[in-house]
This record gives sequence, structure tokens and C-alpha cells, in this order.
Amino acid sequence: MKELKHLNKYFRKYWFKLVIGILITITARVFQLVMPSYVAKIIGVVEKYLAAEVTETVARQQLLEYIGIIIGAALLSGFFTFLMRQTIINVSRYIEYDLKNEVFDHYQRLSLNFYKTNRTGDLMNRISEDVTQVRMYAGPAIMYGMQTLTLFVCLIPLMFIKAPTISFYALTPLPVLSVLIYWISRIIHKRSTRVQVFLSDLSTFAQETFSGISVIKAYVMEPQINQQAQALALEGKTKSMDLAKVNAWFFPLMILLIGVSNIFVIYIGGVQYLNGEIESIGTIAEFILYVNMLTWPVAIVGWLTSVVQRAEVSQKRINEFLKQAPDIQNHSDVETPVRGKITFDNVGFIYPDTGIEALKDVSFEISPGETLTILGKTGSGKSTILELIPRLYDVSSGEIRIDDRPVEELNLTSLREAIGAVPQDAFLFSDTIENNIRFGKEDATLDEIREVAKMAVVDTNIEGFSKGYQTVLGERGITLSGGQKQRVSIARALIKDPTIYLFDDCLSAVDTETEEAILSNLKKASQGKTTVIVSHRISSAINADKVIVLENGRIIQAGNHDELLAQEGYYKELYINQLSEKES
Ligand SMILES: Nc1ncnc2c1ncn2[C@@H]1O[C@H](COP(=O)(O)OP(=O)(O)OP(=O)(O)O)[C@@H](O)[C@H]1O
Repeated sequence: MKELKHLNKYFRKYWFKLVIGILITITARVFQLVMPSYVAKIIGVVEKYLAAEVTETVARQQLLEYIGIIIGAALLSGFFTFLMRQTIINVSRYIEYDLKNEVFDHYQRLSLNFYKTNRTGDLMNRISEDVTQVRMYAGPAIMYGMQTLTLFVCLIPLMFIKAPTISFYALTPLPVLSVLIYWISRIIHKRSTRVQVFLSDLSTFAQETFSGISVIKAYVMEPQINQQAQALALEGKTKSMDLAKVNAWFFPLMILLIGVSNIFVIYIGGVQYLNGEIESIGTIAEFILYVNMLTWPVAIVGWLTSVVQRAEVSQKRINEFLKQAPDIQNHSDVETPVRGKITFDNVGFIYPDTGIEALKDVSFEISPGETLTILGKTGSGKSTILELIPRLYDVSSGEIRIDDRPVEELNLTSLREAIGAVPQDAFLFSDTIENNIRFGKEDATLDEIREVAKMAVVDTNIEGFSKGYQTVLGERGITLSGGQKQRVSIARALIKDPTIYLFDDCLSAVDTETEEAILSNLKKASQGKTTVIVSHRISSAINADKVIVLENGRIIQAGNHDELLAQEGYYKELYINQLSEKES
């Protein structure tokens, strides 16, 4: 129960509703207890009538009265049971809602590395499946637990007072039932966990297949994929059948043990009646009803134990993530305005998940309003530099300074708000194009959105769609071409009007003519703003104030276009190659 202590704050939050719920549960059960004793009384009346101890009219009157009481008690018990669910189950839904929000908020605060080291399916499972398991403890377990406890506390002493011997025999099989149900529930849990794990593998497989459908078709991989799907389906069937087999034991076992209890009641009750130890056959009927009333709660004791165990395991999984502090911590509570000077001082960086040393002794400085272009072969560390500026990762050695202050000292929100980043792999949400651009500035008007779309040279494309800016993009914006996606992503950064622009090879999918138009627009838009452009094309470097060339994480060349052209090296080679490509 150590892990489930995490829920105590929610129980405290909803304590009033819970207490009311518990009182209602007790009331509902007490009304339920009325019926068996009145059934006994009814049989008693019939017996008296048959023995000619009461007249027919009196018997009829008493029968009607008792039936009326039974119906009244059943109605009241039903009403309170309804209220019970409305309070306790509602509380569990509130707790589920709060817990999901807590986990989601925490996920959002965790750093990029957390997402690299944990599978998306696992993150989703903990916020959905595990929270559901915990809810079973916070609601149904409490409700059924209280119900069972009330029934035990009220009913068992009552039974022993009325007929101790029948009670003893009737109750003997019930603990066995409870233990068996507990045992079966554990096996069910183990097997259903296996089914859950399988289902999450299946969704990962389906998701990858559908996302990569174009590659699968292009490589004619359908038969292999079908084979894999069939193998998975077979595995799923076996696991589900295993689960179904244990599930099938649940009710027969219950019925068997209730049957045993009932036989004890009838046999012992019958013997006692014949010996004159009990007054009426009604007592036997009453005890049969008690036994049946107790069966479900007794079975539930076993079920409850396994629900609590499952909830504990799930809460442990949730707590594992909740306890993780973000790698990237905000060290300043006050806002820190950013002017845009960026200094890298002997920066080294090793990716924590792979141990790859992506940057070694990287030093450069960009003054506010200047443009830096980073060139270099693939994998040389260009994107890594862009990830370090907004502190998606912290450096492993050396120091990054913004406006001459270590970047860690800046307020994280101020820093990130001052940056407009366009990633290499443009990500668009399944929403309208308008809202995708508005993501950069929540209160942007349509005119502002149009203006930035024009600067990103994508306005004409968007207007070409029948729904224009209202065009809804599919998952990952698949209705747009690669170049269009990149340009929408640029528009999103432009509308933010930040102090620092970070463009990560974001014109790779557009043709050179459009690239030139965008670059000239960007030059205007980024007047007075610090701009870092990662590129493979010389065109992005010609007008830059500074250019650095990276190789294996180190700067091998630095200067401006003219200076670098005057040296032998990567830059000059790239220039000559791209110039001849253009001419040809
Ligand atoms: N998230 C990551 N986790 C672990 N290693 C990474 C990660 N991102 C990049 N790397 C590694 O760091 C090195 C530098 O990668 P980076 O993406 O910075 O190169 P790049 O110059 O931007 O390449 P490209 O031009 O292909 O985009 C590479 O060896 C890469 O495999």
C-alpha cells in the first residue's frame, strides 16, 4: 500500500463526498437486511394459518403488511445503492481525472531525454491503463469493501444470534470461496497483463505499419507484413484463450461453493427443525437468503485483494515517472528578457541515451541581430547546436552564454519564448493550417497568419486548397508536401516574432528558386534578430555575418563567406560544387 499513499491527497480533497458515500453504502446495506427476516415471518404466518392458529383474514393482513415492508425496504435499498454509486464511483472518476492531469502535466515538464529513453506506448499505457487500475481501487474497491464490511458486521452477528449452528455450517465454505477467488484473480491478472502487453505491441506494430505504408508498398513488403500480422494475431489468440480458460472457472466455483453452503443450511436447518431446535421452516428460508446475500461480498474479498494489488503495481509504475525530475531545471523564477547574444565557450556535448559525443570544444559568438550559418556533413553536430540553445539538453562541458549570462541562469520560459525554432523534421498537428501557424502566437489574426505565410512563400499553395487556411491536415500533415510542411513550419516561427531564430535545414525540401525567395524574406523578417541557420546549401551562408563548418563535432572552419572562399577547404569545395550544379 506504500505506493497508493500517493492517492491520499485526492482522498483528502474529496473527503466529504467519500464520507457521505460511505454512510449511504451502510444505509443501503441495512435496508437490504430487512428482506430475509420478513420472508421468514411470512413463512411463519403461513405455518400458523395451516396450524389454524390465526384466521385467514389475519393471515392475509399480515402477509400484505410484510410484503409491503419487503417492497419498501427493497426500494429504499435500491435508491441508496443508486446514490452510493453516484457518490463513490463519481469520486473515483474525479480522482482518475485529477491523476491523469497530474501525470500529463508532469510528462510535459520532463525533458527531451525522457521521451528518448521511454517508449511512447509505455507513456500512453501508464496514463490510461495504469490510471484505470488505480481508479478501480479509488472507487469500486472502496465501495464494495464498505458494502462487504457493513454486511459482515451487521449480518454475521445477527445470524449467530438467530441460529448459531446453522450459521457455523453455512459460513464454513465461504472463506474457501474467498481464497479461491483471490487465487483465480491473481492468475487472471497475470494472464490479462500478458494480453495487455501483447495489445500494446500490436498497436505499436499497427501504428508503424500504417505510418510507413508508403515504404511498405514501394518495397512490396505486404506479404511479409501480413505474415508478421498473422503471427501476432496467433500469439494474441493463444494469450486470450489462456485468459478465457481461467475466467471460465470464476462463476462455476462460486456457484459450487454457494451450493455447498445452501445444502448445509437445508440439511442442518432441517435436522434442527425436526429436533424442535428451531421454531419455523422460515428460518431455513431466511438463512438461504443470508447465504446468497453473503456470497458475492465474500467472493469480492478475494477480488478486492487482487484489485488493490494491481492498483499498487500500477501506482508504482505511475510514481516511477512522477518521481523523475526534469533533467532541465529552471533556476530563475523571475522573467529574464533576452537580447540575442549567443556565446558558445568550448562546448562539448554527449547524448545521454547513446553516449555519442556530438560536439567537441565548440566556440563561437553571435551578437544580437547577427546571422550565423552552420554547415557540415551529415551527423557533424549541426542540429545538436540548435538543441542546446533553447536548453532541450544541457551541455556536458564548457558553457553556453546568452547575453553574457550562463544559459542555465535564464528563466527557462523567457528563454524558450524568445526563440522561434524550425526543426529539420517539420511537425504539424492534425488541425487546420491556420491553427498550425497560430501555434506560434495564440492571438494571431488571420491577416497576420496570411502575412507570415506569404513571407514563407506558402500562401499561394494554401489558397489553392478548396478550404484555404481552414484545410485540416491529416496525421503529421500528410496532405502537404515536404516543402509545404517546411514552409508552414517557418510561418509558425515567423508569427512568433522572436528574438532568436533557429532554422534547422528547413529549406531542404524546397527548390532553389523558392529557397532564394524565402531567404530574402527571412533576411527582412530577421532584421535585428539573431539568426542561426543550419544548412547544406551555400546559398544560406552567402549573406550570413558568420559561418562555421563542422566536422565530427568540431569546428573546422570559421569566418564569413569571403574569408572562407579565400581558404582551401570544405566551404570552398561546397561553393564550387553547388555553383557548377547550378550552372549545369
Ligand atoms: N537525440 C539523439 N540521441 C542520441 N544521439 C543523437 C541524437 N541526435 C543526434 N545524435 C547523434 O549525434 C551526432 C550529431 O547529430 P546531429 O543531428 O547534430 O548532426 P547534423 O549535423 O545535424 O546532421 P544532419 O545534417 O544529418 O541533420 C550524430 O552522430 C547523431 O547520430
